[in-house]
Amino acid sequence: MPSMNERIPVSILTGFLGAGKSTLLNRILKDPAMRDAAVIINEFGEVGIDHMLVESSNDAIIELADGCLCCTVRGELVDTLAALVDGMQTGRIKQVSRVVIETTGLADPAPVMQSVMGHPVIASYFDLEGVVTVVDAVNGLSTLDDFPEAVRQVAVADRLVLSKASLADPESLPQLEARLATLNPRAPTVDADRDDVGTAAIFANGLYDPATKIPDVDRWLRDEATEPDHAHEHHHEHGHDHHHHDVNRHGEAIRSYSIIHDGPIDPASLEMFVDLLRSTHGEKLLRMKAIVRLTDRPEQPLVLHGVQAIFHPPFRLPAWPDPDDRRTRLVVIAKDLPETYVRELFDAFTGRPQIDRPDRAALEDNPLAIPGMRL
Ligand SMILES: Nc1nc2c(ncn2[C@@H]2O[C@H](COP(=O)(O)OP(=O)(O)OP(=O)(O)O)[C@@H](O)[C@H]2O)c(=O)[nH]1
Repeated sequence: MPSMNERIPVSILTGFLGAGKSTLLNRILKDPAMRDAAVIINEFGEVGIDHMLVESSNDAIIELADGCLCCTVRGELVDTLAALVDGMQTGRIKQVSRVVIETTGLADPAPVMQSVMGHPVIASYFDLEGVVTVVDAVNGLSTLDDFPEAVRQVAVADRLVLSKASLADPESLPQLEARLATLNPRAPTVDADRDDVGTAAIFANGLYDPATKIPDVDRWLRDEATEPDHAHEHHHEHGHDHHHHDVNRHGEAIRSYSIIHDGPIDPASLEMFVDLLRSTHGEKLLRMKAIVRLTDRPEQPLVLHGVQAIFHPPFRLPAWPDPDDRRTRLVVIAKDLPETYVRELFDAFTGRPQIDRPDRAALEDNPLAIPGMRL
């Protein structure tokens, strides 16, 4: 039986939507030191895509259900960690050397941290060791201005990883670095391109110590400890055809929509759908992720990543991650963008028959024919 005398280190990998958390995690998982690690992934959006894109030779990848870790899924995180302990004690699960939790890009890290440090049972088996926050050099400054979650993610970090520096305007970098230094004076900032960033060592920061952070951090953590359920009235609107949800903590306006499509999609249609969505509502798009079955080479799915105004170069996977499920999945996280708009635009370009809705030909002539286009 494995010894449980030593607490298992838990690290949190956070950062705003699309900052590069999964990319970094994929690199870190290649480090042999991560072989016995368990990874917990949480995604905002009903259709998980991230777990399909995590390349790992170890099987201990646990995907938490839909919802944001800092809100609805918090109890589930505690249950997952408890089940891990139970599994190791009974020998069903082999001893894990470390747990890494990748949060959603919208997560407030404080409740996630508090689930590890503040839960009486969990805290006796696990130590919080290393909060790593990825900051996107392209969108970082504006994201910090617009989203309090992003500010918290930076402030709590033991280490900051600056991603996409090569894509950013070099003149904006010193400004971003100054902002990061104000929010978190003690955390070293490292460039994502550096080789040593992509190893397990990035998590080795010793026991988490709020005293090394700006005073707000200690207050946030204490708030979570005393009022675990504050502001958590969820108005989930699951059901019927509504594939979106609403997590109050992130404001009414941010929603995630998922689309699943069976048939192969013509590349030109996909391109037009994406172009039209960007050109009409680009400023409202926070994140788009898709794995797409195209008519051209349908066995090598296309992966698309949009992060605010940036669309990263799409690439093909050599095969479908799950050969039994080769359906297109698309997740859009947007602010103030009605679901009907995204869905109808997608349907129009993928040729699903519609009644009383503009078809593709009509849209190419007049994109304003879609309800919601003028919002
Ligand atoms: N050029 C460049 N692209 C990057 C870098 N890091 C991430 N990307 C790209 O940014 C996009 C989003 O990366 P992800 O790793 O999926 O981001 P994430 O933070 O896990 O995204 P969410 O889970 O949706 O919040 C992908 O297209 C990556 O290839 C980087 O350092 N440089």
